[in-house]
Amino acid sequence: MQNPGRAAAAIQILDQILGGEPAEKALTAWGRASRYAGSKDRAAVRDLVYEALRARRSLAALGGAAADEENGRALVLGLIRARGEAVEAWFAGAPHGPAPVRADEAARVAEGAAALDLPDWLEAPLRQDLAADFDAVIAALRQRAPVFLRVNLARASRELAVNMLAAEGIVAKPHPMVKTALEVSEGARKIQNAEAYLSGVVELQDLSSQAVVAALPLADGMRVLDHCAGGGGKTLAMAGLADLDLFAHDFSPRRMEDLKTRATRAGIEVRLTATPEALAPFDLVLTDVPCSGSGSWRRDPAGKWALTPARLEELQQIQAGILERAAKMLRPGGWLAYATCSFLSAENEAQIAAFRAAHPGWTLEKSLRFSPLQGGDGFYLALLQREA
Ligand SMILES: C[S@@+](CC[C@H](N)C(=O)[O-])C[C@H]1O[C@@H](n2cnc3c(N)ncnc32)[C@H](O)[C@@H]1O
Repeated sequence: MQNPGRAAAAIQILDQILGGEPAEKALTAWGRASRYAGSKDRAAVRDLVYEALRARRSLAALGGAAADEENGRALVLGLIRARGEAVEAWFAGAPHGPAPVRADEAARVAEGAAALDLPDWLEAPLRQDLAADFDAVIAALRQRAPVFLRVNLARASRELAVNMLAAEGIVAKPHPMVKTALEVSEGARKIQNAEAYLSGVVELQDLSSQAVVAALPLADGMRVLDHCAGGGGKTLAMAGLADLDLFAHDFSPRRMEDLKTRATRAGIEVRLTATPEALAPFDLVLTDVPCSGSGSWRRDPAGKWALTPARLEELQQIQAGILERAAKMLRPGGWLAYATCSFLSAENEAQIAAFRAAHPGWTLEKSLRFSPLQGGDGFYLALLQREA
C-alpha cells in the first residue's frame, strides 16, 4: 500500500470509531477485509489511527473541521500537517486514496480544552489533581507509550534477558526505577514471537504496574489474593518477587482466561477462585480496581473520549464496594493494597480518605503516585494495614 491507501484506510476506521465502534474492533474488521495489506501496512494504519485518537480535538481543528464536526478525513489531514509531511503525497486523488485537499479545509486553531486534547469537563479536575505536572503530563498523553518488559527473575537475570532479546533483534535496557524492568527501544513488534517471551523469561508489563507491585510488602509464605486479577499482569509480577500462596479472583472470570497459560509459561502456581471469601483470611489483598484509565490514555486514547461524569461516579461506587469487600478478607495485621491507573484524586486519595473515615482501625502506610513523566503509565497505590 502507498501512503494514500493507508490514509484512506485510517479515515474509514476513524469514522467508524467516531461513530461508536471500539478502536480494536474497527481495526480488526479492516484487517480481515484487507487481505492485500502487509504487516508494515497494518502497523502504519494502526499508528495513524492511534496517533489521531490521542490528539483528536486539536488534529480535527488542524484538519479544518469545526469543533462539532470531527471526522476521519479531518483527523488524518490534521495529523499529516502536524507531522510536517507533504499533504499532497497523502491526499493525492489517487484511485485508492482520499480526494485532494479543498480550499475549505484550511487549518483551524483549537482553543481551551480542545487545544489540550481533553474533554471540556475534565480539564478542571485534571489541572487540580496534576498540579505543577499538568502541562507536561497532558503533553505526554499525546505521545505513544514506551514499551516495557518485566523480567521474571526466577527464570533469568536482567542481563541474561537483555542478551536473549538482543539475539533476536530486540534492543532493551534496564530501567532504573524497578529492578525487574526493561525499556525496549527497537524491535518491539517481535517480542511475542521471541524465545525470551515464549519461555517465560519476560512479560509485557508497564513500568508503573511493576513499580506498584514492587512497593508491596511481599514475603515468602504469605497468603495473597489478587482480587481484580484480569489477565493476571500483577498476579504474575507478585509471584516473581516472593514464594507466595497465591489466589486470583475477578468479577468477570472470562477476563482471567489467559492467566493459566501465562502462569504456566512463567512456571508459577496460582489458584483461580470465584469465591475468595471461602479462602479468607489473607495476609495481603491487592485490589487493582476498574477505573477511568486516565493514567493509560496513551495506550487507550479512545477511553479519554468515552469517559463521562456519570461513568466516573459509577466507577467510584464500584471502587468503594470493592474496598469494603476486600477489607473483610484480611487477617488482623494484614495488608490491603488499592491501585488505580488514574490521575484523578476522586478515584485515588479521596477514595482512600472515605474508606479510612468509615474504618478507623486501618493505618495508611503508603500513598504513592507514579507518573508518565517517570516513563510508565499514571498509577496510584495506597497501602493500608489492618489493626493487629
Ligand atoms: C484494572 S483491571 C485489572 C488489571 C489486572 N490486575 C492486571 O494487572 O493485568 C480491573 C479488573 O477488575 C475487574 N472487576 C470489575 N469489578 C470488579 C469487582 N466488583 N470485583 C472484582 N473484580 C472486578 C474487571 O473485570 C477487570 O478485570
